[in-house]
Amino acid sequence: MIKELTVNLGERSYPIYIGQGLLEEVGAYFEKHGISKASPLLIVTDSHVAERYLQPVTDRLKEAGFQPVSHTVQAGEKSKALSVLEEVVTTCLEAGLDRKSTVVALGGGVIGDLAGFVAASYMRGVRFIQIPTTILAHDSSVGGKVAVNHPLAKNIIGAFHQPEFVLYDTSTLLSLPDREVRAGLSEMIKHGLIWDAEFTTWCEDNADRLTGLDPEALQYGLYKGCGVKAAVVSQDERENDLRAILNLGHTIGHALEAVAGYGELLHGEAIAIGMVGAAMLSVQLGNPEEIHTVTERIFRKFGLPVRIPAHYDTDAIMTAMMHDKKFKEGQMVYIVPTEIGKVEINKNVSAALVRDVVERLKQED
Ligand SMILES: NC(=O)c1ccc[n+]([C@@H]2O[C@H](COP(=O)([O-])OP(=O)(O)OC[C@H]3O[C@@H](n4cnc5c(N)ncnc54)[C@H](O)[C@@H]3O)[C@@H](O)[C@H]2O)c1
Ligand SMILES: O=C(O)C(=O)C[C@@H](O)[C@H](O)[C@H](O)COP(=O)(O)O
Ligand SMILES: [Zn+2]
Repeated sequence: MIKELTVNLGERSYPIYIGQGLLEEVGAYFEKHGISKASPLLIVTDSHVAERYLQPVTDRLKEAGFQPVSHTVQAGEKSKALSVLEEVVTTCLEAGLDRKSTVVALGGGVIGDLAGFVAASYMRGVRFIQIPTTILAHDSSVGGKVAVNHPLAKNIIGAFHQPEFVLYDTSTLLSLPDREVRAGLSEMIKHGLIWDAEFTTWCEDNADRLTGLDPEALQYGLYKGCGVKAAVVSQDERENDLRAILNLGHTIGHALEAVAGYGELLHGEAIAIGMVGAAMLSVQLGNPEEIHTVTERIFRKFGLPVRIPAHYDTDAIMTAMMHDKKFKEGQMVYIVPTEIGKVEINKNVSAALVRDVVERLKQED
């Protein structure tokens, strides 16, 4: 069964289609959304995804009369870089993409963010389609944040550029390595922790089904997670306020990714540690101890890391954190859980308190 959600953004509203086997019908979805057959379209993908899914997607699109060309980057976070963006743009030019062309992201969040930024910047913006193939990408394919990394800061060169639609074929998830499955589920749990206590409990109770890729559990979890993301983005597309809650765990998490060297800790792993840190911070601010114990228990149940490797340098983490895009006009901003399923945007957290949490995350077990 196909589930459908809408991201409500006025004239830029778009659907998210979730179901098994949707890639078989990829040509029909492109036709339905009026994608040009007269201009070439570019599929951006990575080396792992290309092995399994590039040829079938290309074949289906050609059969339907489209003109697909492709660019395959090396799998992994290091491909979210300006140098790689330039290479993809070279392919756009060599293949003759014009302003009626579409850029298609076929892959996980790295590909979605990279291809999306190509779409946002090539000829000052062309159409974009998200075809997510990881669990984590239920988050990254929705909402229009696209970016590449700088060695000093995550996602610091980017734009907001919404896709035409999101085509989520859940059968692709069956080939994901176990570590990627667990890292992807970290963002699903985040969607529960920020918005929906009942969904958080459901995730915890269904940890084995989710990590075991049970199709029914997966489709439900992805639908709920995408639903939270769509609801938040629909209310605050450009993160003027509410959207910042989607950043739970990311202030510490992004700093860890940059300090470790992109790719050592997966994004979902880094933010799992960050969410445990946010829960510790919450308790320090006077909220119930249960917020920390429950949060940590859930991430442990999913086999995700909950501590910062001891050799990571605290000063370097604190410096990297200062590049967080939520920090403005000299004011630090942290997303702090106030109960399970609710968070606040807190502008009164001192650097000393955060440093203390980072130290505790490095020591306690
Ligand atoms: N834009 C956003 O709103 C947003 C939200 C969350 C995360 N992100 C970004 O997403 C990135 C992480 O995304 P990710 O975890 O999907 O990483 P990823 O894109 O690197 O994919 C993870 C790994 O799985 C492989 N893979 C992908 N699909 C596969 C499949 N179906 N079968 C087998 N292997 C497959 C990839 O080749 C890669 O090795 C980070 O850069 C993060 O910053 C962005
Ligand atoms: O969509 C958002 O907004 C998010 O914060 C979702 C995050 O999971 C995601 O990692 C996002 O890329 C982080 O955004 P950033 O603005 O902190 O780079
Ligand atoms: Zn994230």
